[in-house]
Amino acid sequence: MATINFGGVEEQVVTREEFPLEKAREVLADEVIAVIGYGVQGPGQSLNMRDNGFNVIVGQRKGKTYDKAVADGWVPGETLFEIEEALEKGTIICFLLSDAAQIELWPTVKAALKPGKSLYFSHGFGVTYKEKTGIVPPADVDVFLVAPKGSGTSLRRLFVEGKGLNSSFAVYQDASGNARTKAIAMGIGVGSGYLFETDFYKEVTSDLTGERGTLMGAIQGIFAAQYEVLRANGHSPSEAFNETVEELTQSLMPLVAENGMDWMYANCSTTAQRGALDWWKPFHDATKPVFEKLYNSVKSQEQAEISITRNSQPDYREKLEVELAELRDSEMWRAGAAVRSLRPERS
Ligand SMILES: NC(=O)C1=CN([C@@H]2O[C@H](COP(=O)(O)OP(=O)(O)OC[C@H]3O[C@@H](n4cnc5c(N)ncnc54)[C@H](O)[C@@H]3O)[C@@H](O)[C@H]2O)C=CC1
Ligand SMILES: CC(=O)[C@](C)(O)C(=O)O
Ligand SMILES: [Mg+2]
Ligand SMILES: [Mg+2]
Repeated sequence: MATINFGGVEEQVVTREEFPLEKAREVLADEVIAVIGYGVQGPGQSLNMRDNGFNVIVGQRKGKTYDKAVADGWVPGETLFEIEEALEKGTIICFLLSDAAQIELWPTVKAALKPGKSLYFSHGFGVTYKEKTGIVPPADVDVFLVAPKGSGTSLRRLFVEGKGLNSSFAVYQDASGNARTKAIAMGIGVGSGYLFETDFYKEVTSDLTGERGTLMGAIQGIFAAQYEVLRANGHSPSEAFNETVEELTQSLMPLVAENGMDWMYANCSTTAQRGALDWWKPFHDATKPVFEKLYNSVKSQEQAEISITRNSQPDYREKLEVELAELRDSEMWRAGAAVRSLRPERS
């Protein structure tokens, strides 16, 4: 473990220098890694591991996603199987169904978890909320997680570009005495940049907060609020969209990603810097209570309950699609589609 100073706090992280791909391949040399589910994380992780030289198979029920797996080069009967067969063949079972679907498949997975096998998650959800999910792994299997901090789509894209996402890892149960090393090897295998250690509870709590907060929920809320104010004051959709979203994603966020917030500020006008330095605090003060409310709702397991109940309904996909369509069909995001189509690289 390398000791890295994160803003004054020292943490131990695993880097690819100290745990190279070669070592990960050695650790997992005798394992058959069965990726169960081929939604978003499934493709990203399985393809990266395959390209990294691991012994990977995919388990996916027949349908559109099965066909996608075939199109991605997984071969039926060789590296692509029905879920039950993949569970049988795998020694490390990567449980990459949606968190709600994991509940339904758990009895089947549990039956396949013979002593000595490992159970791998990319989220702390299933076992942390075991009273709600019923996911209680047998005592004689290793249980660990690697949670890439980003979409499986980006995990794959960055890997192909020779880059990586950071991931957290955690051990829930160490039956073999080797669970932690296996977890790290899997983290390297799926294409992580560096790995930071956590536990299942902290992983799920921070993840649910982040995606509801700044990563997805808060950002849409703030975009919509500013866009509405601009529109109500006579600004055109294109002007409002450009000042709310397009400039952020195309110009300013890449600067933040490159070198931090002060670097982005420093590359804007002194007029903009003066205003931003004055206004970030009122925005902070206005939103902090909402973030506190959100964190408490995660902590009380209310968010887990909502997620399980809503995503277990037979028509949950159709309902999600209606809500996504509401976003897509809003004036702001329709304006966004028009703005994107006019980017020089698209025309
Ligand atoms: N989406 C992402 O990029 C991220 C997901 N995660 C975690 O990774 C895990 C997998 O999530 P996603 O890839 O988003 O899953 P997903 O929602 O894309 O679903 C994965 C697969 O589950 C299958 N499935 C759904 N219901 C099923 C059922 N009843 N029986 C059999 N198969 C069924 C679907 O065919 C699909 O292939 C979750 O624990 C999630 O929290 C973690 C980081 C990011
Ligand atoms: C992409 C990711 O890490 C999320 C937002 O937490 C998720 O998809 O669950
Ligand atoms: Mg996440
Ligand atoms: Mg998440």
